Amino acid sequence: MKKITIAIDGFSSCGKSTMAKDLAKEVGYIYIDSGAMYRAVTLYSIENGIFNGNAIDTEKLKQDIKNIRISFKLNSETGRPDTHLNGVNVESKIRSMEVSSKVSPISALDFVREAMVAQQQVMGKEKGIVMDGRDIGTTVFPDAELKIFVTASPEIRAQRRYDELKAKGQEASFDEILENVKQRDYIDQHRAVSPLRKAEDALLLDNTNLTIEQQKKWLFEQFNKVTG
Ligand SMILES: Nc1ncnc2c1ncn2[C@@H]1O[C@H](COP(=O)(O)OP(=O)(O)O)[C@@H](O)[C@H]1O
Ligand SMILES: Nc1ccn([C@@H]2O[C@H](COP(=O)(O)OP(=O)(O)O)[C@@H](O)[C@H]2O)c(=O)n1
Repeated sequence: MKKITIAIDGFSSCGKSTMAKDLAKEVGYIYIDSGAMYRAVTLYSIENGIFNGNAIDTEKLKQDIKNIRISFKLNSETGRPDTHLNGVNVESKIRSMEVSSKVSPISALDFVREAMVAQQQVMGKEKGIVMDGRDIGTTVFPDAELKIFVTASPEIRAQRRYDELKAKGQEASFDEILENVKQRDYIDQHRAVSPLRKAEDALLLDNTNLTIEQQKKWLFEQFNKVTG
C-alpha cells in the first residue's frame, strides 16, 4: 500500500503524541515527536549557559545550533522512541517542568525552527511517517495527505499532564501545570514564525470527552478513509 504523511498538530498536552504513537505502531509507520526536538534544544540551552534567568543568549545558541544533534532510539522496554541529545538519552529530563517552562521562547526563535524543520523534513522524505507538533501541517509537511488538529479544554489538558507526572513519581502542582499549558498555548499561537494554527485542510478533533481508545479508533478511521 502506498505510504502517506500524517501531520498531527494542536495545543499542549491534549493527547497528540498518544494518538500519533498508537497509529504509527498500528500501521507500521515511523513516529516523530517534534516537540521533543524543541525540548532537547531547550535542555541544551539550560545546561550550556544560554539562559540567564529567562534571558536567552541568542548569539551563543545560533553558533551552537549546528552542534546540537537530536536522534530517536527505540526503547525496547516501553516500545517507544527515546530522545537523544548528542548521543545521550534525555527522554526523562526533557519532560521536566523546568524545560516545559522555557521551551516556548526557545521554539519561537527563527534559526532554531529553521534547523529543526530541516531535520524533520529529512526524516519524512520517504513518507510513512506520523509527526506531531505545532506546525507540521502548516510548515513542515504542508502536502501531508492526512492532517489532524487536536484540542481539548485547558483544565482537562492540565489534569492529564498532572496525572502523567504523578504516575511517574515526579513532583507536580496542578496550578503550575495549568498556568504553563496556557502560557505555552499563548506563545505558540502568537509567535512570528510558524505560529500554532489549524491548517485549512486539517480535520479538527476536540477530545475533551473522548477516551484514549475512542480517539485512537477515530484516527484509525480517518487513516483508512485516506488510504483506503
Ligand atoms: N483522550 C484522553 N483521555 C485521557 N487522557 C489522555 C487522552 N489522550 C491522552 N491522554 C493522556 O494525557 C497525557 C498527555 O498526552 P500526550 O499524548 O503526551 O499529549 P501531547 O502530545 O498533545 O502533549 C498523557 O499522559 C496521555 O496518556
Ligand atoms: N512542531 C513543534 C513542536 C513543538 N513546539 C514547541 O515545543 C513545545 C513543546 O512541545 P510538546 O509537543 O512537547 O508539548 P506538549 O504538548 O507535549 O507538552 C511547544 O509548547 C512549542 O513551543 C513547536 O514550536 N513546534
